[in-house]
Parts: sequence; C-alpha cells; structure tokens
Amino acid sequence: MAKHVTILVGTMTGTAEIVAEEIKAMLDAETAIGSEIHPMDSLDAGILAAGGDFLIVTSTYGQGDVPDNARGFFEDVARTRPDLEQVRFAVAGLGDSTYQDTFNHAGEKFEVLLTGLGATRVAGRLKHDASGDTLAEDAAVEWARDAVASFEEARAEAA
Ligand SMILES: Cc1cc2nc3c(=O)[nH]c(=O)nc-3n(C[C@H](O)[C@H](O)[C@H](O)COP(=O)(O)O)c2cc1C
Repeated sequence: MAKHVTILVGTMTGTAEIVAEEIKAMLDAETAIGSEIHPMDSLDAGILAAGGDFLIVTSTYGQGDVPDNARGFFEDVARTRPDLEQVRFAVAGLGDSTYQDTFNHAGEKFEVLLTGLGATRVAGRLKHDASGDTLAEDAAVEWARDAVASFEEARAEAA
C-alpha cells in the first residue's frame, strides 16, 4: 500500500500551519511517506470519507472551540456522519494552559467526533502548551515521528 499522510490544518493565527509545514518537511527528509497539507477552510466530510491516514493539527479558540477555519468542516462531518472505518488518525492540538477550563479542547473534539464515526486513533494526542517552554513545531515534529510509526504498525496489522 502506498504510504501517504494527509495533514489537515485548523488555525486562527497560523501556528498550526507552520507546524504542518514542519511535519511535512520532516516526513520528506526522513521517511518515504508522501504527504499533503490541507487547510480546513474549504473541506467537507468527503476528504475523510475516502479513507486513509490523517494528521489533524488544530488550535483551540473561544470557549474551547475549533478555530473559525475548521468550523464548517467539523460541522459537515458531524452532520453527515460518514462511515470512517477506513480512517486512521492522530491529533496534534495547540493550546494554552492559561485557558484552564478549555485547554486543548478542540483537539479532543476532533478525536471524539472521528472515533465516534469508526475511525481508529493510532497515537495519543499532542497537547502543546503555548505557555510552556517548547515551540509548537519542535514538539509536534517529535510527536509526529512516533505517530507516523503508529500508522505503519496499524497498516501492517490490517494487511
Ligand atoms: C482569543 C484566544 C482564545 C484562545 N482560547 C483558547 C482555549 O480556549 N483553549 C486553549 O487551549 N487555547 C486557547 N488559545 C490559545 C491558542 O490555541 C494557541 O495560542 C495556539 O498555539 C494558536 O494556534 P494558531 O495560531 O494555529 O491558531 C486561545 C488564544 C487566543 C488568542
């Protein structure tokens, strides 16, 4: 099976986009895994319904909400409820622990939505803290190395 990862980006001020680009650069440099980045702005549920391996990179805003550019996509998946049995995914969440009650909630919302539709979560969620001492892109690249290895294992088990 071809090795390919689709990276979906939910962002308000661009950090998640930088994170996605750094993950892609790492995959290009260190692995044979092809990847493409899609900002969530114009996506609908069809991209997930087709199946495959996905990294979801999303920040959290408002009262623990998904970013504005992710809202239409999130709502379309929730409304149309596609069968995601053929989807494997992992979520890199960006947040800030000063928002104690809603820290990284958008990433959790994506996990709950996708697993509820039958998708397989292959790795634990990254919960980056903008008030911590690591850059989001550094933490996410390290996390992504393990996450893509988990895709490999899940593929091998399914074969
Ligand atoms: C107005 C505003 C609201 C935010 N609300 C939350 C929140 O509820 N929970 C959280 O964990 N982080 C929250 N954050 C922090 C962002 O998610 C964090 O800074 C993230 O790295 C931004 O990524 P982005 O540039 O990709 O949007 C908020 C930030 C701003 C500016």
